Amino acid sequence: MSETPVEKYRAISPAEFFYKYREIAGFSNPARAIYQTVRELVENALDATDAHGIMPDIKISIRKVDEIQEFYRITVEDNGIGIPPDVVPDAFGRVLFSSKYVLRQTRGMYGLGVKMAVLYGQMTTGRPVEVITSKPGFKRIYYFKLRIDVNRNEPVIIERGSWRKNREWHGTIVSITIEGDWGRAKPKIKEYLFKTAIVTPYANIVALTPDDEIIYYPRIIDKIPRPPLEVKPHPHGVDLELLKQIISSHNYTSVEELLIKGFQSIGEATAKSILQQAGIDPGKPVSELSDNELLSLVNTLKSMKDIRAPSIKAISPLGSDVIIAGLKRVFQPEFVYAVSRRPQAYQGHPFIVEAGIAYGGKTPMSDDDKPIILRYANKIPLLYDEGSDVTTMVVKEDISWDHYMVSFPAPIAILVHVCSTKIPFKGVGKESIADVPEVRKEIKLVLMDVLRELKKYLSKKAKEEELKKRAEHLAKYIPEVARGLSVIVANGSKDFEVKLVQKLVSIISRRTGIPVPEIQQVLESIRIGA
Ligand SMILES: Nc1ncnc2c1ncn2[C@@H]1O[C@H](COP(=O)(O)OP(=O)(O)OP(=O)(O)O)[C@@H](O)[C@H]1O
Repeated sequence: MSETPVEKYRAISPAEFFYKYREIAGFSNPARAIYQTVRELVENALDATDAHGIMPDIKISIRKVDEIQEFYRITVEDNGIGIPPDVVPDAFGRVLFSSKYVLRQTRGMYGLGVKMAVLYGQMTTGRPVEVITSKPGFKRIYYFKLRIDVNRNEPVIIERGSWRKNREWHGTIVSITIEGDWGRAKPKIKEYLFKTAIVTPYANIVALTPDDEIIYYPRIIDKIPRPPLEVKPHPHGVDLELLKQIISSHNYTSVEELLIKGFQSIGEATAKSILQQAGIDPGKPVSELSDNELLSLVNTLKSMKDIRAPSIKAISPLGSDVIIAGLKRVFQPEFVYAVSRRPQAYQGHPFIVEAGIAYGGKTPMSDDDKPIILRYANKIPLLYDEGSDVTTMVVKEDISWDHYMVSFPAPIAILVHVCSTKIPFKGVGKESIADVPEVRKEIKLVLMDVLRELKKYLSKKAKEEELKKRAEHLAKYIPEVARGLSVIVANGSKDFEVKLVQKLVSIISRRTGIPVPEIQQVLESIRIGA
């Protein structure tokens, strides 16, 4: 008789799950892992600074720390808000622990990133994560060395300590040692820093690489985007589970109070009308709501028509000044333009799409079928999976580039930034945005906005070039005509000839609209060429 397999049942912890399936979080090989580690640490550093109104000073160091093996120690220091010492172990040692599970735009979302790097370090080099941190106003600096107990999903503290501050430093320094492939990761890490610097021109970012190269993006503007504020859920984003969570985490007495205090955009009158529609008595204690009543409440909330759009306090767009400063810094383009669209909503989440365009100057040539696309979500550059990203779809399928006088290849780069309290990422590695109809439509509209301006510029430029050509054509005849006429009517007088040239220049300028200096320039070049 053949042997039949025996099913073995057991539960695993989130840490074990992500340790086993680390590829879904971007940790698929040593090259991706070193890129992903830098990214997770830099994004936490930026969240701890700009999202709190602090101008970021970010120092990154990637050093090879083993003669034989490809072990790299990655350290990122920020001048951010720091982490309370009692929170540090969970923040770095418990998978799915975060301060970002609230309705507020941040780069971090999942409570996973840094723990993936810690786990990867643990499994490849066996070295623990080291954290040094202090909050503004704290008198002490705290130090931790810890690892993750994978089975229990718990931090294990190996060493801890603290010392008195002798200067007002605040922020966090995190060091993680992992096995990496610097050679293969280098271009991606450089691209990541370059693209991060474009949207954070208000940050100082400096990186020391294993090749002893210093990559430095100094702060070029002093304007920082308005920090996002936490908001309550919007009625359109509610479901049964969320409603139960709101109820269990607060002490609302009546269902009317639950609606007014638990949600944004609901006042007394709206609450009454919702409850009337749902057939629930406004004074009913929350604890007495039946399952059917909860469901009816959810359905009424979700389908409400005349309700204010989700609050945009929670989102923090870059703004056109920041985008323009960033694009100018890297491309020094001959034309640059940026626009932020008005807020929209999907699934009860507010979102804003903004775009910038750079043309000419040092903008590199694009591919044969599309411009250079710089994709961003909540200020994070997206580097992988370009083909499946909604922005790429819009660029390829929804925009008639000919209409905007653009044919590829061209020295043109577009930047698209989607910001929201919830980005519809396609995976936890945060590399591409899903094709959500509301988002796709806004991306198309914002691109049309910036392309209209590019078209104006290009047609003005084409007109100027056309005029220049006409000027060249007409100006060619001026010296000859002036000389001939001078011979016929003024005995070849040089003085007459010079005056005639001036007269002809001004007539041509009046008739064609070409400025006098331009015609004179052409004459000059003819003279030099003669
Ligand atoms: N440099 C830092 N300064 C302040 N707090 C930090 C820093 N690094 C990490 N944290 C805290 O640790 C938490 C966990 O970080 P982690 O990278 O695991 O997840 P996340 O940033 O919340 O989400 P994601 O997985 O999407 O990156 C953060 O939510 C934050 O509260």
